[in-house]
Amino acid sequence: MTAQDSGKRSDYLSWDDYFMSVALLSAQRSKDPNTQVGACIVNRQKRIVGVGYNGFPTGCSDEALPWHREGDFLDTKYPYVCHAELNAVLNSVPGNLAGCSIYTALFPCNECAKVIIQAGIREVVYLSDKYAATDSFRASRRLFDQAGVVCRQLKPASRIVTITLDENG
Ligand SMILES: O=c1[nH]c(=O)n([C@H]2C[C@H](O)[C@@H](COP(=O)(O)O)O2)cc1CO
Ligand SMILES: [Zn+2]
Repeated sequence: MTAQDSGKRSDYLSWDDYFMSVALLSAQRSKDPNTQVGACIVNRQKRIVGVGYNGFPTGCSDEALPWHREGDFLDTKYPYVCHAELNAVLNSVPGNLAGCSIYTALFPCNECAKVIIQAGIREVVYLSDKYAATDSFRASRRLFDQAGVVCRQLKPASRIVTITLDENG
């Protein structure tokens, strides 16, 4: 029987697009007004073992800390926010992340690169590389290169994935 004869849907999501969509859906939880990042960790069996998004640490109110980008360092989000990749690792089901892939909306910064490498994650799949010119991201590339972590930018087969929360399906 050919794939066509089987009657199977043809417009289903590829694995890559599916995992990136999970990362982006998770990013929708972020309170950051400028950059919402989501990350999804997938093991060798293609099972999702962790997701996360950028946000303040557990117990720190989203209203009590600043979301600003500019001003005195302590009045910006930067010293307080946990990055999506870090949260995905920390939120992952207890076990071994060795050999996993991480799908992330934004190429990881150097601090997340360290966490990814130390967790044993071997592949980074990213969408945006908007900060590629900064030193932090140059450092990430250097770390990933030396540690042998493969990085690839996703070229999605589906640019738009629609989810409608409608009780009538
Ligand atoms: O690897 C990352 N993962 C991640 O979650 N983030 C978060 C931290 C901030 O909340 C936001 C970046 O903010 P901005 O683009 O305004 O500088 O994205 C940022 C990076 C890269 O800096
Ligand atoms: Zn980071």
